[in-house]
Amino acid sequence: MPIKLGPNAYGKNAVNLSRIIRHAGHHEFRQVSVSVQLTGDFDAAHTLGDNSLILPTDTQKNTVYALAKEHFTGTIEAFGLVLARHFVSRNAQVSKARIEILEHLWQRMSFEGQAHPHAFTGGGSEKRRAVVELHADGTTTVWAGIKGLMLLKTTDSGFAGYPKDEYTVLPETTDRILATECEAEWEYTAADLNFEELYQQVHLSLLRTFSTHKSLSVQHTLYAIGEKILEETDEVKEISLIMPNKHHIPFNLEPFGQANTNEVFVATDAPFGYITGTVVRG
Ligand SMILES: O=c1[nH]c(=O)c2[nH]c(=O)[nH]c2[nH]1
Repeated sequence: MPIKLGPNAYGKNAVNLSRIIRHAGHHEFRQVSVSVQLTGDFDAAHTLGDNSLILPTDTQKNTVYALAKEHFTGTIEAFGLVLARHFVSRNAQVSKARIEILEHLWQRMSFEGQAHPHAFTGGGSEKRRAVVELHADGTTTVWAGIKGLMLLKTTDSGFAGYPKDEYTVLPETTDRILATECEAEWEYTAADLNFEELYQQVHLSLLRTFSTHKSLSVQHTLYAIGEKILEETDEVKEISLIMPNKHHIPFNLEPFGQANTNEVFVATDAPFGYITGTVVRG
């Protein structure tokens, strides 16, 4: 049976780039990690060692820095589109460019209500993500997302009514801590949208639903979050959410003669529930 090359792609991952945008009285600071992945006519490189159609990943990396000077002044979605268009338009052998950008979020310091012009805090777990895919025929898809968003609420969460067998010890509860490290990714309906405004709208909607929802399970809240975002934002085609259940288990204080009235918990890292879902239209 003949053997041939199957699906393949290549590119430079984790191109770490930071950029100051200098204004007269203040600076903006942005930090991203960019990954480039090209798909195309690379058969000869694999089967013959012919690199004549292989744009080096080192060149791809340099391109990210070079184009950042002029083009990384707005959203990561817009920068991703510029990079994807660059690689597809300059390289006839490339049938698809996929650009993924993860942004580390720095917040401007503020003292006595005064925003500091050039000092920031950051290093938190929350990141903003954008993915752009551009095909040689011009078909473009843009996804946006959030990673590492730590969410917790101390009530309005329960888990009951589940099947029980001989291995079930979990007590039903109508009042527990709900905590997660949320990851979300949504697809936009077009590539020429106001990505900043839409991101802020989706982010706010996610937090609002998480906080106000009377949760009967993580699954119930996951769906409510996705449903609300699709209801409110026509430009979102579908949304996928990952919501691991970061358990806070009531600690038994009875040996110490105390009743634990849902106040003292042990926060466990592992194992953890892993709940995922996509909410779609139609
Ligand atoms: O919200 C929850 N969903 C589950 O599927 C589950 N399973 C479990 O043990 N606790 C929980 N909580």
